[in-house]
Amino acid sequence: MPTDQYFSKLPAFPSDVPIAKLNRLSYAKLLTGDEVESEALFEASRTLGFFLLDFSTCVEGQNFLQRAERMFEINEDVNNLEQDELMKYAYRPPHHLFGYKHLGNLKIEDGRPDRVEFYNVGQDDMTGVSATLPNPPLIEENRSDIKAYMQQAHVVTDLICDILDSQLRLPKGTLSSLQPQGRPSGTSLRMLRYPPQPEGDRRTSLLGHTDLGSLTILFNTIGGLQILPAGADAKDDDSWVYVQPQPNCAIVNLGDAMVEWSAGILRSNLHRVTFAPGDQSKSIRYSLAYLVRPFGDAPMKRLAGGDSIIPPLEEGEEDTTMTAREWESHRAVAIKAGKDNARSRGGRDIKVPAKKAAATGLLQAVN
Ligand SMILES: O=C(O)CCC(=O)C(=O)O
Ligand SMILES: [Fe+2]
Repeated sequence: MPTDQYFSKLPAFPSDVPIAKLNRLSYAKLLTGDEVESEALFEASRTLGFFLLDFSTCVEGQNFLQRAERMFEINEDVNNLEQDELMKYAYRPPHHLFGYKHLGNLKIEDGRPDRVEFYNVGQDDMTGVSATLPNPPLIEENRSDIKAYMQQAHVVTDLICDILDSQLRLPKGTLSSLQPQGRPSGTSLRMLRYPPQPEGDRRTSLLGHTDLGSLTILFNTIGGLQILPAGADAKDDDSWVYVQPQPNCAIVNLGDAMVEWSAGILRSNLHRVTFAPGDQSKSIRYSLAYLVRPFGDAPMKRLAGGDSIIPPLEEGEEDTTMTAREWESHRAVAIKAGKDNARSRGGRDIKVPAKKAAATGLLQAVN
């Protein structure tokens, strides 16, 4: 429940931990095509790959917050089902990524088991694009609410895609056509639960990673999410900075597909989850992630050409020939084996030929 009311029931986020400075963008302004806000979205997507999106100042946004609130209730209920019941729906990576992931199923950076459990609800399952998957009755009973949430979250990601199209000078609809809700994909709504960690035995809960897909709409109420600033050393624990959850705001981040499609202009930033800071460490941490993946057969290569500012292949550069489905399986195998060499990617300087720069108002970046 990401509203003010919900936050007021939780212990406050402490004021003495390092926090990331995320740009806070207004959904209402983006909806009306505000140019300054759209440019700020592009800037955040290039430099950090993370931003906050405030839903509080328009009816559509408030409606989305209410739906997210309902998803938090379902999250609590589903993750509090008996372990035996949940294990009937266990996910089986790398090929089957929907269903329940039990605590400790994946490794953290030092090879020890993770401290997160989650239930991954498949979008295709909820919208009828695929055959229905086995789910606990609780999920089945809430099918229409979950579907409505996914549909509205998708409207949000489509808007972000349209803005990025325009900023990258791609034909309108390019990015959203690579992830339409009507085509089979690995898109899911992930309901995560992190039990409090015992004092004196605390560690990373969810391994540092980049998201495999294109966009993630994440709601946090309790701290624990951390990102690695550009150029910092992932192995140095002090490098990581907290993302402070904000009432009425989602945390939006870009995934690997955006980096591949934009030839490295957009950024997919390393992030992880650790124990909640300060007084929050005693609370169970629930989190809700709508993880958009491209349609399974979508190519993961650059969208250069036409008027776009995406640079063409240079000598010595190579695009991947993998489809989105292959990319997801490949990374899921590596993650399961603790061999995923995750690092932030993208955020390269924009070089715009003089003619295009004049037409687009973009300045040529000087290296
Ligand atoms: O729980 C969180 O805050 C982050 C989860 C996350 O990064 C993911 O599921 O990819
Ligand atoms: Fe993530």
